[in-house]
Amino acid sequence: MARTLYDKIWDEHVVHTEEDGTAVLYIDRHLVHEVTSPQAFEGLREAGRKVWRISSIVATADHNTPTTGWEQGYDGITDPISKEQITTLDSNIKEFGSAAYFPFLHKRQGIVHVIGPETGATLPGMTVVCGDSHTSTHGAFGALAHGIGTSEVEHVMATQTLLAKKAKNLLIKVEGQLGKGVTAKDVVLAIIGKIGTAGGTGYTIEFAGSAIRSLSMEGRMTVCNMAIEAGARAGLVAVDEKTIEYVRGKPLSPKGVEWDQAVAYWKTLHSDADAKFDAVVELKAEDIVPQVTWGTSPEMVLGVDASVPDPDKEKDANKRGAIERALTYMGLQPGKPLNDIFVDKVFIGSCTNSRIEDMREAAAVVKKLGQKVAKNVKLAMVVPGSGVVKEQAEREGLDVIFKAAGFEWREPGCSMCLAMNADRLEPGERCASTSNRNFEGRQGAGGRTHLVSPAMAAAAAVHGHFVDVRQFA
Ligand SMILES: CC(C)[C@H](C(=O)O)[C@@H](O)C(=O)O
Ligand code: SF4
Repeated sequence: MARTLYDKIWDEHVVHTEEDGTAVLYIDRHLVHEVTSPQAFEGLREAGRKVWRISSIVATADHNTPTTGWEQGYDGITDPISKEQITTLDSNIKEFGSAAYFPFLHKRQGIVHVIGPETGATLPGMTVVCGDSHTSTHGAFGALAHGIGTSEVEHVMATQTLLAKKAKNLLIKVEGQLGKGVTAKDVVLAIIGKIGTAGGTGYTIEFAGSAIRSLSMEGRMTVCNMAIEAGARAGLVAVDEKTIEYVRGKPLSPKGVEWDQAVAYWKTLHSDADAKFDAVVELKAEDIVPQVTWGTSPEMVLGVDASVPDPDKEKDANKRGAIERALTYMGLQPGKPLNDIFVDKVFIGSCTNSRIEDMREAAAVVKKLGQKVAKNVKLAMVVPGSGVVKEQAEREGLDVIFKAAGFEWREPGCSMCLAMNADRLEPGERCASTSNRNFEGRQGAGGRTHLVSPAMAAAAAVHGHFVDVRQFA
């Protein structure tokens, strides 16, 4: 029978299925960070258990790590809770073991979803889990990847398996050619704008179509990263030559004969031509323009050429209430052109948009505009996703472009994506952010987040307000 990509990876990993559909799924890769692992390790310790397959574990500290003051070492971590989480991960990994560990200050340290692919820890066809909802990112490699809860982290550590029920198959096809200045971030925001944050609930999404195929691996990761914001736990893109080229030569990628065998298998990782999906959504690439969120949910998004919506024009009372609440929180008036919204801070980073291509895209806009960060922008910061991204960007001179324009060039980590470290918005501050969540308080209590692409964020930093990047793309 014809199968989808999701069906294929699922079938390959099912150990056992109960009558009610609950399955025992074998897990190939377990990514670990400092926030969701302490209780899991504690549970193992209390039960006198070991990690089942140490070689499946790749760990890093990312959420709590500071993005400045690295020269002070661990003393530079001012928040005691952050410091405790980071040192606890150090000691847990020392005690339980791992295939690779990139602790605070390590030159390959970074956001878990950036370092996984970058080290070859994420490979096509794998099942990948992490106690983190944006694990969906790794689906860009044709890997079945999703977030799990802390008790599941312990379960996977102890047994190398996960109890799961199979989701339905949703195909999201984006056909055509993306316009200049329109990026992967705009594609995924437009998808969420169309299907809503519950649109993918109960499904695994496969992103397909010529516009998705045309994206780099970085772009595909940006799209899959936000599958979770569309309600799906996992997003997938079929394996092609780009996938294989990206994986080639990475530290943990297979070598020699094993590489050849792996590639032969990876080439089968696509949905069969006549595979049946439970639902299909189609978008035209030509219709997608640079996106800006105006509210407090990623689905509250419009093209940069639009205006803040008017709740009075919404007939559905629930939706009207949601728009009103969002506008009050965001301090926005209906009808205001998105281009006229001024920002106080700009954040370029997060597991959505902190890879080398994102750095290049933002730097290219800054260079093209040839001006400094606008006076009304108090802070514009660029936080590379990992030490490897940082080093590459510096080799290309991107840091010089940013710094010359008045951006701060920081050390890697999650940073102002969720403000677990010192990087945050003050109440009422408005931010152009390349991250994935614009919930109330996400970047600091009372902070106002507008999700955009790296190019749009860079342009907003220089102009002081949102502008349509297509005019200088
Ligand atoms: C801290 C972690 C559990 C959380 C997640 O699961 O996504 C975080 O990464 C986030 O983005 O909100
Ligand atoms: S960068 Fe943001 S979304 Fe990604 S893992 Fe860190 S906190 Fe979560």
